[in-house]
Amino acid sequence: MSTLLKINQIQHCYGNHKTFDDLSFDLQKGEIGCLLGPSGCGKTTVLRCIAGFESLTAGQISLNGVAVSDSHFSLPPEQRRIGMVFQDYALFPHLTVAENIGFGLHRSPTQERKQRVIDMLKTIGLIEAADRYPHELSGGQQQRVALARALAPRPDLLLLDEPFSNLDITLRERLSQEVREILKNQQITAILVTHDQGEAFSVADMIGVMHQGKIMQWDTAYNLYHRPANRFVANFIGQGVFLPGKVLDLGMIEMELGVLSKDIYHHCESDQEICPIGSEVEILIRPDDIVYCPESSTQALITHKAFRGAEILYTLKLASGMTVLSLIPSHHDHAIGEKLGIRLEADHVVIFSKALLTYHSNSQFSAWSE
Ligand SMILES: Nc1ncnc2c1ncn2[C@@H]1O[C@H](COP(=O)(O)OP(=O)(O)OP(=O)(O)O)[C@@H](O)[C@H]1O
Repeated sequence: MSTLLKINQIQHCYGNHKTFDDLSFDLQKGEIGCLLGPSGCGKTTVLRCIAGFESLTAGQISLNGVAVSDSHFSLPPEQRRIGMVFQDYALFPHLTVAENIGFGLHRSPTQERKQRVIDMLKTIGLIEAADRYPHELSGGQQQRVALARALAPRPDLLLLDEPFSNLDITLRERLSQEVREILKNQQITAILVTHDQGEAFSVADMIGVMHQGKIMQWDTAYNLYHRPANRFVANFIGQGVFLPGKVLDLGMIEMELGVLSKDIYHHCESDQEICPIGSEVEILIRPDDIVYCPESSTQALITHKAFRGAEILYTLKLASGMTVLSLIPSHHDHAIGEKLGIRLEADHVVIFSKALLTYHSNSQFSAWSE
């Protein structure tokens, strides 16, 4: 694979305010990247810098090995071979679906343009809607047309700015999978910007979790969830709690749910210090790390339950008063106020030294919030 996009230590300012600084990542040809983060962290501005709508105050952006932006120079957007899809579809209301898709192909010979429009209509499954106008389409159909219009001129890079956020949840999930399939089939390199991690997980190969203008971790969805590089990522991605533990011996940590041995825990990557024997740590426990076990000596009180179809997410109070979450098959349907036998069943967990703790101990978190 070769590098298509190189973002090297870029900085951007709105007036005196730094939107982001020292931000770097690479995207390989055919790869789908995602910038994921809470509102206002700078995702859209990064995308606008890549598209050429905003200038850099430091660093460099290269496409196919050629610099397109630095602090002195910015190649005009129309010369970058970049396609864009926006949240609000931005279709031309007075043009038909076919005319919208063919809009960026005005320099191609007529026959070639017609064929490309037909191919794109087939790709998005809307061949029968060629002569309809945008207002005659559903939101999902309009967004498919917007995607086809952006892809028709065969851009080197596609930028997708919150493309599914105007759609309802079911359609959002379906369309995000469809879009991934289309991009992968056509080997399109793309960057998605979103604050919805479900969307990021279902579309992207690599995800950069952003916070206050910094990328906190650029990694696969699996690693973000199972090997968060710091507490922000641990809090932002997925659900879970931090439980207190104590280092008993080298490679052995004691906590309320049992003793963890070295082969199932690792230090958070940014948490460099080695925890000495006797020191206190925080252990990240995900809902899937705690399983139902009626015969267990650990009995926890159900304080809340959320039905999720195949599973129920139980909120459980331990004897110490600490709270944990547990995702249990929904045929184990128990009432709030009952006690549930549970056991820790984790392949690995992440530990954080307590000295560096910045979040409340045992604070329950959900990354779906903004
Ligand atoms: N034109 C502008 N002038 C001044 N400040 C701006 C401008 N556009 C954005 N900002 C500020 O820059 C910061 C980053 O904005 P940006 O839109 O990139 O964030 P975002 O992560 O995409 O947010 P959202 O998810 O809400 O779209 C925010 O603090 C925002 O208020």
